[in-house]
Amino acid sequence: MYKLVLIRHGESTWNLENRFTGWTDVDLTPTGIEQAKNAGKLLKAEGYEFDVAYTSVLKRAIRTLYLALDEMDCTWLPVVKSWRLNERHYGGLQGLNKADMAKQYGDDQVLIWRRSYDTPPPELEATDPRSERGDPRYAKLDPAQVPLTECLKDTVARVIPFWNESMAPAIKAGKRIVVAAHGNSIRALIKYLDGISDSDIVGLNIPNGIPLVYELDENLKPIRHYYLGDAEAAAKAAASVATQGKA
Ligand SMILES: O=C(O)[C@@H](CO)OP(=O)(O)O
Repeated sequence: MYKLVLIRHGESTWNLENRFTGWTDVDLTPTGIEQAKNAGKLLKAEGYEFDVAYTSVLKRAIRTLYLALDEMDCTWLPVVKSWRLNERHYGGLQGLNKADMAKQYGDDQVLIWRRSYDTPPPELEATDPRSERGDPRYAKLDPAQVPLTECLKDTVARVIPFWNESMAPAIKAGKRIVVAAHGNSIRALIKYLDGISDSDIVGLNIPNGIPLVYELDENLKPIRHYYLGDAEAAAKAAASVATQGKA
């Protein structure tokens, strides 16, 4: 049996301000820093040890990983950073307030933008100053690979090749891995691992900074999964993520 630990980053400044974030590189809030440290404390208390860590190229996830590993006294761990673990790109919504958008377009429309499997938010213009196309961290990518918007299906299409090519082989080789990523890149991976339908994935929300453990069989099929620590608090935190897009 293998164990895979997934951690959504701690609260970010734009989580606090309730703004669509996507690929915008915002930092953690003081609460987010505490959540990240607590994730490390929980992992340490439960005796978790890792061989490799994975994260995105966005600082809220990178910093969450570092803070958690620091609590475990293992900041020396090899870290693989990939844009493929970035948050889902939120297109023209990046920077806008979720509740304001719900007031303007209605809760149903915002739910479609946030959680539908295959309807992306409006595209960002490539020339929009918010576009990441000129960002040096993506310089090695074909510009067309730097999204102007994404639905979850698009995120699945870039996360799963990375799972298959890097994470899954590492796990099968006996490496114990921890992943610090984002609400929707984690949803993409879970959808694939658990075989969640396009309609059921709408109801899945991931809370900030709570380690989510997946136990996997020898074929990497999930046996069971659970949040570390207070399960009720984790469920409450997930439910509150769901309400962020309401007017
Ligand atoms: O804004 C975002 O990038 C994500 C995660 O914070 O939000 P949502 O939960 O609305 O998909």
